[in-house]
Amino acid sequence: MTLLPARSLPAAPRVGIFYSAACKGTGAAAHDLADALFSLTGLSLTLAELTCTAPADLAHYDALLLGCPTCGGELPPDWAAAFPAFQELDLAGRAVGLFGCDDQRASPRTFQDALGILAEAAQVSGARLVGSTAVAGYDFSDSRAVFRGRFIGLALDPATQPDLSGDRVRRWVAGLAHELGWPIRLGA
Ligand SMILES: Cc1cc2nc3c(=O)[nH]c(=O)nc-3n(C[C@H](O)[C@H](O)[C@H](O)COP(=O)(O)O)c2cc1C
Repeated sequence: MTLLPARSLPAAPRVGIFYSAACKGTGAAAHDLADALFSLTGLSLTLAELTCTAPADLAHYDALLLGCPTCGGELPPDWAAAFPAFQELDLAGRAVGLFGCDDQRASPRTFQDALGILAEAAQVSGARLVGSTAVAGYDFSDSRAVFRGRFIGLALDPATQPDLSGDRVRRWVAGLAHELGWPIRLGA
C-alpha cells in the first residue's frame, strides 16, 4: 500500500441535495437519498429545501442532487421561482443528478417532465448530467425526461409504485458513487 502525504489526498466532494417541498414525496425521497448516500460513502452532505437556499449557492457544490416533482407538465412553484437564477448559474465541471416523484398513472403524458426541464437548463449551464436510469418497469406514454431511451435521472412514483422506491434509491446512489468515483465505506 502506498501512503500519500495528507496534502496529496483528494478533497472530499461537496455534495448538496436540494428538493422541492411542493409534494411530500420528493422531500421523503431526498431524505432517503441522503441516508443511503451517507451509509454508502460516509460523505458529508448538505440537505435542504430549495426555498431555504439562495439559488446562487447551488454553484458551490461539486455535485448537486436536485429533487423536483412535475406540476401539470411544468415545474412546481418553488422551482419555477428559482428557475431564472438557476439558468444563470455557471455549473461547468459540476455533476448534476436529478430525481423526481410523479404519478405515471394519473399523468402518463407528462411523467417526470420537470426532470427534463431542469436537465436542459443544467446542461446549458455546463453541468455534467449523471445518474440516468432505465425506463423499463414504468408505464407512461411520454416524458421530457427521456433522453436516448433512458430517464435522465431517478424516476420515483410513490403514488403507484411505492414498494419500488427504496430499491430504486439504493441502486441510484450506488450507481452515482460508481459514476463519480466516490469512496465506498468498508462494509457498506
Ligand atoms: C396539481 C398537480 C399536478 C400534477 N402534475 C403532474 C404531472 O404533470 N406529471 C406527473 O407525473 N405527476 C403530476 N402530479 C403528481 C405529483 O407529481 C406527485 O407525484 C403527487 O402529487 C404526489 O404528491 P405527494 O407526495 O404530496 O403525495 C401532479 C399533482 C398535482 C397535485
